[in-house]
Amino acid sequence: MGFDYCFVCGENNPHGLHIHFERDGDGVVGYFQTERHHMGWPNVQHGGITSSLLDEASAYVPLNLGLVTVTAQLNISFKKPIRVGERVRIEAHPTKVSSRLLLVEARITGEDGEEKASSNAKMIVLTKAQKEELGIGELS
Ligand SMILES: CCCCCCCC(=O)SCCNC(=O)CCNC(=O)[C@H](O)C(C)(C)COP(=O)(O)OP(=O)(O)OC[C@H]1O[C@@H](n2cnc3c(N)ncnc32)[C@H](O)[C@@H]1OP(=O)(O)O
Repeated sequence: MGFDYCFVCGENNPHGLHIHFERDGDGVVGYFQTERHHMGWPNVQHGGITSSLLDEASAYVPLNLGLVTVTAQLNISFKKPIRVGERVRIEAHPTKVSSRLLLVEARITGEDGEEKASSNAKMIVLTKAQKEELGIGELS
């Protein structure tokens, strides 16, 4: 599921992160290995990349429920540096689901289970008109 050119999950985006999220109960899980071109400070993954991972996982939770959302708010805690070469696990699950709004918690952990970052997101379900305006078609 997803869109071919999405920066995080798009299979056809040559500059993308190519992460595949799978359903895990009512949530999702995915994995990512940081490379040199994802760093900010030497050998540390850039916080913007970390934010993208959490944002995307948060969007996949509603997608799995057949809901197309955008992120209205994303509050992130960066807890430990993610080093270049590390493989991390990204997971997210809903804490509240209503017709217009989902609250989603996400976290990133290292291979030893250490928590690297976590977030709380407010995801807004798009109306038909909003989807049309953004050019978002039917989910595949
Ligand atoms: C293939 C997978 C792709 C995954 C992509 C990853 C997810 C993303 O990064 S999406 C891109 C980043 N996000 C955006 O670009 C969103 C930009 N913002 C918008 O388009 C609009 O502000 C939008 C749609 C969120 C809300 O607009 P609108 O539909 O007019 O909402 P509105 O009717 O004012 O508010 C609805 C509710 O949401 C709340 N809300 C709206 N915006 C926000 C906000 N920014 N922060 C907090 N709450 C908000 C309102 O308070 C309201 O709550 P309540 O019903 O309790 O009063």
